[in-house]
Amino acid sequence: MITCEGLVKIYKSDDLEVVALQGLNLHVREGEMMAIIGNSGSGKSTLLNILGGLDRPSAGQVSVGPWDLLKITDEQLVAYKRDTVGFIWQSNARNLLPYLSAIENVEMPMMLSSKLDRAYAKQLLEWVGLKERMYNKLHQLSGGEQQRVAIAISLANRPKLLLADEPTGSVDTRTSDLIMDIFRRLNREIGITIVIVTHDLSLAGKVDRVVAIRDGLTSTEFIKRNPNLDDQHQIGDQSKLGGVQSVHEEYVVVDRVGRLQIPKAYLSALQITDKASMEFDGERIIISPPKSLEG
Ligand SMILES: Nc1ncnc2c1ncn2[C@@H]1O[C@H](COP(=O)(O)OP(=O)(O)OP(=O)(O)O)[C@@H](O)[C@H]1O
Repeated sequence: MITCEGLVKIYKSDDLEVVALQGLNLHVREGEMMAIIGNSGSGKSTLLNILGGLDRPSAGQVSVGPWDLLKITDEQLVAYKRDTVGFIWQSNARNLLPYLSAIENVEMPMMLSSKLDRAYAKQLLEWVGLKERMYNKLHQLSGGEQQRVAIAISLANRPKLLLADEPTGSVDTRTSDLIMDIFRRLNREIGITIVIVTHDLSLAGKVDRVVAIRDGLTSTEFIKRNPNLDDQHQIGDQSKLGGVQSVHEEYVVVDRVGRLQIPKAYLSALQITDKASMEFDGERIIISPPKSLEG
């Protein structure tokens, strides 16, 4: 469904250039529900905005289904955003019209694309657990309920891909669990591909695969050991990273030409700076501080 190969995004302003994505590789299968994690400034939102057609890539390859997002025309981009992709932000104010009811909010994007389907709008609000509140005005709903309306809106045009940028960032843990359960159910029932960007590692147990981005590159992948095993019970109260590692197997990402990122902590523990020795013992590749050339 999603293919990024060597994806580069450079932001230019006056005399400053920021390379937000430095040749990122990512593949997401159709029907997958996965998360992208990374520290602030690592490039997560940049990637999501490119995938959502809100921002243009600078170089490399990036495609979603049949769409090549590097070559897509402005006109095609409008159709892509309307028909293929649904977007959810941390702050739902971006998606919602406060003076309309929940159901009117869901019907609005349908009307804008001349595909009003009231029965489907109702079904969407039922799916997100708001059957009883669909005729309430937005300002009568709590923040968590509004976020669930935002999920229903994002699905109004039956997108194949749902992109969520910190969707649980401004709600409490209970609501966050509820939202992740809704995503899981939608993923299983309607087969929609879901990509969630977060810096909250505790969400990771709820998805099949987690890809970590560091400095604009995919660095590590965590793949669930047993996809049928449900999720937060395992994570419990453990430290957050411990939680991810107990449910997921960790892999370092190796790109097509064999490059990989070594975690900074490993490098500094061994005081490796600009060079390292690498040996292959037949089974393992061993990276160690450079051997002294003297003596
Ligand atoms: N419009 C822009 N103009 C210039 N630089 C930008 C722009 N948007 C992002 N950047 C820079 O690109 C880099 C990646 O930013 P991005 O927002 O993608 O990171 P992030 O991982 O989503 O961070 P956060 O978790 O804080 O949202 C940062 O150095 C950021 O300052």
